[in-house]
Amino acid sequence: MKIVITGEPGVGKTTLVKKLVQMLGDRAVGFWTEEIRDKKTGKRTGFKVINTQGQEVVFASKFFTSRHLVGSYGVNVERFEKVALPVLEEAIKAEKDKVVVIDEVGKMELFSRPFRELVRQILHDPTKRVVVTIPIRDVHPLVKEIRRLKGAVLIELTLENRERIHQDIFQLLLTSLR
Ligand SMILES: Nc1ncnc2c1ncn2[C@@H]1O[C@H](COP(=O)(O)OP(=O)(O)OP(=O)(O)O)[C@@H](O)[C@H]1O
Repeated sequence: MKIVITGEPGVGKTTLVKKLVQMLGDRAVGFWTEEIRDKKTGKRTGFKVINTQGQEVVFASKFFTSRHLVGSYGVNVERFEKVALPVLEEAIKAEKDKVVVIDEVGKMELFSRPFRELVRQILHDPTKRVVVTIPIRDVHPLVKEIRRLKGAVLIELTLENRERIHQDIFQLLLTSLR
């Protein structure tokens, strides 16, 4: 079972993934990315990556200098890899009852070649249960490939369905776990 979630920026993809991780408990293996906002101004200053092993790190920031830029954010690919790759490697070796969570396959994350390779490997493994989020637009050939993945359930998250869709996704995952 592969569940691909897409949706406009800020519609709630990460919030949905976090709900699913909570519902899955120790059956979830993977990572998600969250915004960081300045406490005083409320303005977004960067992004952090958090994994199911409890590790987290800021990997993109307005204050980082990097040759990898997305808008005004400098991306530190090594920092991203340090938190995201170990859980994807764990996911490859994991038991069948695990659900691999990948939030997200976006521009910042796609700078990492080993990330792209692990994502491809996991998505093409028929024994893996996966929840993966992708941007609404095909910003990279791998995003296009995931959107068209055969046999996957593609869900567009919207303001209308975001309050209840986690229940349906959880049921789909549970059914496929039996
Ligand atoms: N179901 C919901 N009800 C109310 N607010 C929500 C809901 N889902 C998300 N939000 C709010 O919307 C904002 C953006 O949510 P989130 O970061 O999950 O979006 P996203 O789609 O992952 O964004 P990005 O495009 O940056 O990845 C957050 O402030 C979050 O609290």
